[in-house]
Amino acid sequence: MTHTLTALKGHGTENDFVVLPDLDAHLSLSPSLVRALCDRHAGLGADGVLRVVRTELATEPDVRKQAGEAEFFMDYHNADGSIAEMCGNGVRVFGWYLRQAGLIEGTTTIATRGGPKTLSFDGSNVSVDMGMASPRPERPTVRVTGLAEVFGSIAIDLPNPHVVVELDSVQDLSVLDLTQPPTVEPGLPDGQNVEFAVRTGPRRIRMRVHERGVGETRSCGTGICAAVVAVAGDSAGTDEWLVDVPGGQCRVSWRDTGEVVLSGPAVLMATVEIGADWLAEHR
Ligand SMILES: N[C@@H](CCC[C@H](N)C(=O)O)C(=O)O
Repeated sequence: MTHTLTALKGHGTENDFVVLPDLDAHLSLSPSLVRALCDRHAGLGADGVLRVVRTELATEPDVRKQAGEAEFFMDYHNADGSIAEMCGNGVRVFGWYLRQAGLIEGTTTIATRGGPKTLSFDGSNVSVDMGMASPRPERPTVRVTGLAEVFGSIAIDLPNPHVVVELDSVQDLSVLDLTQPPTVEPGLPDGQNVEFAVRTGPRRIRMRVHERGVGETRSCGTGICAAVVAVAGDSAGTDEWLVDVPGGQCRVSWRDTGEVVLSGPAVLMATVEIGADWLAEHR
């Protein structure tokens, strides 16, 4: 017999997620169930799914070995059913869920496929230490519908793959058509996230993003960090940068040791009970 499933809906600067508490790892989360949940017409609608599971019960050995420092694993899935190493907004919403559910108190470390990430809370503003950004040596060219130019880019892993293009004007940023993925050459076999950023102040940028496995989203936490690292370049100190995205604003700063810290709001707006028949149909 199939049971109902409790899910929550949340977002971080409108990068939205279905949160599935599955602490004891009973749920088999197939790519087709992820796609059905994320469907904006026939499902709950989201950019991705965050399954909440005890780290010691994770099937991936690289995740399970984080159990000593992180009680919970963020099992992140893109809307197309693929998985990714990390999700900067997702981990902030995930932490906010753990806090609201009374599963944690104060600063906490979460296991991810990209390694353990430590979160701290200031009300519903959640900060995450994203670790070191790793620039890749290649400088791919990027073409995007709406702009005639072929752009150079900077490739950065956080640790999921990003390619950042710095544009000259907010006007250019507004005319981009991201309903199709930008063309990246050379691209990675499994694709990459592509950010377009414009400097709008001394330590401020505006950004749009096309996410691997999703499409254009209204924010991307790892992408925000990659864009700041690319635009700041050698001028990166420890001062805070502001990043405006279609879904709101996040802040990026650095620890003295070089790790990037992402901060911004996290919101949970609903808890829903997913029906047994619908689940049986989409498993
Ligand atoms: N929205 C996320 C990034 C999610 C993963 C990405 N689509 C990928 O496949 O790498 C964020 O907030 O970082």
